[in-house]
Amino acid sequence: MSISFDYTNALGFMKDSEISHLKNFIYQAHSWLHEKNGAGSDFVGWVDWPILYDKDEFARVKKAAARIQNNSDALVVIGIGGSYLGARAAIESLSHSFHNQIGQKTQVYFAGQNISSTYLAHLLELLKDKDISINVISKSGTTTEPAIAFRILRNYLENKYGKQEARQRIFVTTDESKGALKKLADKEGYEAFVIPDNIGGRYSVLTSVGLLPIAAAGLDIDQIMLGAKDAYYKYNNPDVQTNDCYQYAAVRNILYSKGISNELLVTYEPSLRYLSEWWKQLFGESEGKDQKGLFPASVEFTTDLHSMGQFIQEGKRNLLETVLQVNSPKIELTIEEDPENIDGLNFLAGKTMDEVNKKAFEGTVLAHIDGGVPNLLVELDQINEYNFGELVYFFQKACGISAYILGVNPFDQPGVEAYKRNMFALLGKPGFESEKLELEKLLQK
Ligand SMILES: O=P(O)(O)OC[C@H]1O[C@](O)(CO)[C@@H](O)[C@@H]1O
Repeated sequence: MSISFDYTNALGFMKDSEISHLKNFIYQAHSWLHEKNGAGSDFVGWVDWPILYDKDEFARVKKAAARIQNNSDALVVIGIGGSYLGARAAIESLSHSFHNQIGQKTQVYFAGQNISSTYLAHLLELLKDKDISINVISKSGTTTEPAIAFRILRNYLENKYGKQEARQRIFVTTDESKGALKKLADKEGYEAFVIPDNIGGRYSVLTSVGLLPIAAAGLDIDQIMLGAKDAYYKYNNPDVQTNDCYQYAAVRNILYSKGISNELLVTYEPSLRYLSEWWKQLFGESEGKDQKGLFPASVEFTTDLHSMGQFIQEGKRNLLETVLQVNSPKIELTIEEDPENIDGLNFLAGKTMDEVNKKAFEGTVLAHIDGGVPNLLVELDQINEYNFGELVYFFQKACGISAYILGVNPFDQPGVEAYKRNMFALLGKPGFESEKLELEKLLQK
């Protein structure tokens, strides 16, 4: 077993038979994804990607990663949303917990995921004495946050190494033929990698978007693609009764239809924090539209049991939890006997910390079900590259099916434009003059 799904702990809140009612619709949703004829069908390239991915580009990614590892102490990955969360999820969950301080040949830092001058200035300070490379990632090539960071970091690199050497240290991942970034890459001769037209940002971690930073961090991208390929076959069966991935999509929709409005992704390993961030964008951008959708949030236990635990146990009853549980930790630690036993913990002596973590999980699930929170379980035997590939594919496909069940287009994100229009208008971008006046009036009220 690598990944499995279990909804037994939701059965107090729904009937098993409700899943069979969705059977025919899920056949339809499956066919929309595979035949590429449902809503948003121009963006389902990720479905066959683990089989059809461009092997030449994949080889180029590995070569570029090796070059980065050989000449750089650090790689700065510039991107936002789907252009960085997948890589960060992989690197954080698969590497040493303190990978930038220990055990990784090339450190990896992220920029362009915010507009904080303090963050970027601190990053530049950290990079001062290091040899660095940059991977700037933007499908559109025009997203403001990464574009600002790239302007500053590119300038920094050119000052440090001169234009010629900087060219060897800048890697661009963008559209194959269009956009500002592609134009710049062509003009300057930067090595460029492709985000396929038919794969949207949040579904792109298995393309060069994720693979170059992941490989530069020293992780095994062959294993990731193998896990994804096996997942392609494992979750290729249209029958919801035997397809775990489709069951997850079905169950979360059934619970949503009963008034649950928030899904918490629960982890017990801090290394999975960015996997949760990636998952939130995947489901949030795919489903949150037409005034519908489960709000995807995440909690890290047991840490957050001491902050959010009270609310989850007894607050407003509109929550569901999906626990992403890893059965074997990367490293075991045994709790020792203390002759003085002042803390009274000798009853734990001889047990591993993971045994305690697992009992915390079991106890929490029971308490939360008692408190009215249905619990779903996605279980991994361990967190490694192969399972990461499978997990990404599991969630991507579940998300596509789930959004179709919900009745929304899983592959667009029209709502993201609203803040951008206002920001551009307020900043005085040419073409936004009338909006600027209107918004300034509103701000003065
Ligand atoms: O890769 P790009 O075009 O810079 O976009 C980055 C992110 O911005 C969005 O377009 C909107 O938030 C996301 O869908 C995407 O992942």
